[in-house]
Amino acid sequence: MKHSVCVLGGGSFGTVLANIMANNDHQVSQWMRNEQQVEEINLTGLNSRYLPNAPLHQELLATSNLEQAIRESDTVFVSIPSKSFEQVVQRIEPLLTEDKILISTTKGFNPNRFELMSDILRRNPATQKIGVLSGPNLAKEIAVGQITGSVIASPDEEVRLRVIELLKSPTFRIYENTDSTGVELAGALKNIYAIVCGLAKAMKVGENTMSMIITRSLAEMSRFAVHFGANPMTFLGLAGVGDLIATCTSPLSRNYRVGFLIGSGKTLEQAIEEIGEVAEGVNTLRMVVTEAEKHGLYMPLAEGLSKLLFEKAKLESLIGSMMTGGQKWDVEFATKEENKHG
Ligand SMILES: NC(=O)C1=CN([C@@H]2O[C@H](COP(=O)(O)OP(=O)(O)OC[C@H]3O[C@@H](n4cnc5c(N)ncnc54)[C@H](OP(=O)(O)O)[C@@H]3O)[C@@H](O)[C@H]2O)C=CC1
Ligand SMILES: O=C(CO)COP(=O)(O)O
Repeated sequence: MKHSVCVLGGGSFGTVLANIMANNDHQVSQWMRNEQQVEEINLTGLNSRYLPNAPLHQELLATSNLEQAIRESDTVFVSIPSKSFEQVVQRIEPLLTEDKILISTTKGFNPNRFELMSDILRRNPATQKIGVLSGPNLAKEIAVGQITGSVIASPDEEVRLRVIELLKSPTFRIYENTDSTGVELAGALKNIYAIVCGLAKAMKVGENTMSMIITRSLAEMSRFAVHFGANPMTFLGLAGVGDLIATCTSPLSRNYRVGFLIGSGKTLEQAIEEIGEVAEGVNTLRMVVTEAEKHGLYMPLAEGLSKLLFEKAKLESLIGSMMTGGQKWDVEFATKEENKHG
């Protein structure tokens, strides 16, 4: 069945998703606020700022008319950075109807209060058909046809099946999960650890060290997520360990690059400016460390990174917090109660 879909956001991820769905013969409009970019995509089939090496399907329609794009669609993907997500969703709320499906692809927290993007979507009074898409999905790799897997998470089967129908392709495979909280938290939290790994890479650490950091990152983010209702097993899937590996090891990850630039002597502000695209991990770090303190959750890597980025602590204190911390069990977040506080 041919669907009409709207993707909100003109960045790299929104563009690759819109392009896959147009290639799958669905009617796709991509909303963006920049008129010049709309014109460029419609005239040349290129989004030169965000995805310069990917020719786009000729039926993909870029638009700055938000109202028309929403009214004409049965499925809406929101690919807007977390900082502006709530504001854009408030604009579309009056246009939503109970049959529309809403999907967040954004990996971050609302900077105004501790909540996820799906919480923002759920506040609309019209539709509760909501899902989150997450996984090791570096947009620039997807754009050139690298084999990629992703996860659609929603308790609602109709939502999961719709997203699979829209996005599946010979190079893009979508898996299902009902643990929406776990999948969404995994996607947001891994950005913190991608920054840590970028820093570590700049310090030229060995592979033992890198594996230890990535694995302890997985333990730390799972511990946090389990506290907020996630299934720890979700973290063994693509949205958890999968995305952690991709973003903690790839220079295509903006969060990893933030860490690498800081480790190479740049300030946080210089690193963000040089990248010129969203690096969600910085806001996520602020929100998560505050929440971890409030709930007494042990997160030495996140706390150490927060001190380094926001309080100008030395790098050694980040390493020190991992090496001398109180946690002594390997996978305590997923094992028996008696192992938790040994
Ligand atoms: N890129 C990737 O590999 C992946 C990204 N994601 C997630 O997807 C989300 C979007 O990322 P990505 O596409 O990469 O981001 P980019 O930085 O590439 O682009 C952000 C887009 O959002 C637009 N935007 C920002 N604020 C507003 C606003 N107030 N109103 C309208 N448009 C706005 C920008 O418009 P303008 O150009 O006019 O500023 C730009 O088109 C992020 O949360 C990211 O974590 C998830 C998986 C992979
Ligand atoms: O989430 C991503 C890949 O899965 C993209 O990571 P960055 O936002 O760090 O580029």
